[in-house]
Amino acid sequence: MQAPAPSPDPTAPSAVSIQGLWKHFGTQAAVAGLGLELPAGAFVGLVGPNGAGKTTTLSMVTGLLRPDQGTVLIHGADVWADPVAAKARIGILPEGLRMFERLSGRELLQYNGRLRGLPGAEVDRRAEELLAVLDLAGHADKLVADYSTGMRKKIGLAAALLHNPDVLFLDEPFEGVDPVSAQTIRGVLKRYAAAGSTVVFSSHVMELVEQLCDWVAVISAGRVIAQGPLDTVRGGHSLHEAFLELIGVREDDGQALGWLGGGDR
Ligand SMILES: Nc1ncnc2c1ncn2[C@@H]1O[C@H](COP(=O)(O)OP(=O)(O)OP(=O)(O)O)[C@@H](O)[C@H]1O
Repeated sequence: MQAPAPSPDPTAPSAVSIQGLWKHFGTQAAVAGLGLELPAGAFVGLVGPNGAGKTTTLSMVTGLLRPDQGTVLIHGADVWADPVAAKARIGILPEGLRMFERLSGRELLQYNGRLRGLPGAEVDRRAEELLAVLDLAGHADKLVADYSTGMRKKIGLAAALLHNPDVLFLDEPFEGVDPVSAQTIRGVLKRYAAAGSTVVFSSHVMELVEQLCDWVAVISAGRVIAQGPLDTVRGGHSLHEAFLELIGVREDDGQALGWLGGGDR
C-alpha cells in the first residue's frame, strides 16, 4: 500500500508565495490584490465560483500572463524577474491546453523532454513509464489531434511531469474526464505528492478537493477569502457547506423566472 503523504509543515519556507497580485481586463479587476502562501509538500485545492479569478491567477503564477502588479515566488525564484529559474521548477497543465496536434503522444513527450534539457535516453525512459502508468501506451503512436478529452488531459499531465518539477499546477484537471481516467490521474498525483512535491489544482468538485487535498484556498472576486489546512477552512462542516457560507449564497427573490415551468408559453 502507498504511504500517506506527509502533512505539510506550515512553518517551512513556502513552495509558492504570492503577494499583492493584480490583473485588470479593461476596467474589471479579475484578480484584486491576491495573496497566497502554499507550504512545500502540500496538496492544494484552489476553489471559487465561476469568474472568481482562478484561471487568471494560475496563468500569472505560471508565467503565462503578465500581472499588472505583484510578485510570485516559486521556492524563492521570482516568476517574472527570473523566469528561467522559476519555470525549471514547475509543471503546468493549463485549462484548454493547446498542444502540437500533429505529433503523436510519444513524440510530444520526447519534444517536451528535450525542451526541458533532459538527455534523450532519460526522456525515452520516463516517457515510456508515464505512457504506461497513464494507460496511454496503446495510443502512444496516435496523433494528439485524434486523442479524446481524457487522453488529452493525461498526455498533458505526462508532459507536465516529465522533468519531475517541484510544483505542479493544474487547472481543472478532472473536467471532462471519465471515472476510470480520473482514478488514474488521482493515483499519479497522489504518488507525486507523497514524494514531497507540491500540487496546486483548481476544481469545482468539493468532494474531490476534500478527498485529495490537505490545504485549501478559497478565491472570490479576485481575492483569497480563506486559506489554510483543509480542516481549518471547513471548520467542522463539509467543504461544500463551508464554501457556500464563505461565498455567501444569493437568496432567490421568488420573483424571477416566475413564468418558467408554468402553463404560459
Ligand atoms: N482574456 C480576458 N479578457 C477579458 N476578461 C477576462 C479574460 N480572462 C478572464 N476574464 C474575466 O476575468 C474574470 C476571472 O476569470 P477567470 O477565468 O480567471 O475565473 P475562474 O475563477 O477561472 O472561472 P471558472 O471557474 O468559471 O473557470 C471573469 O470575469 C472573466 O470574464
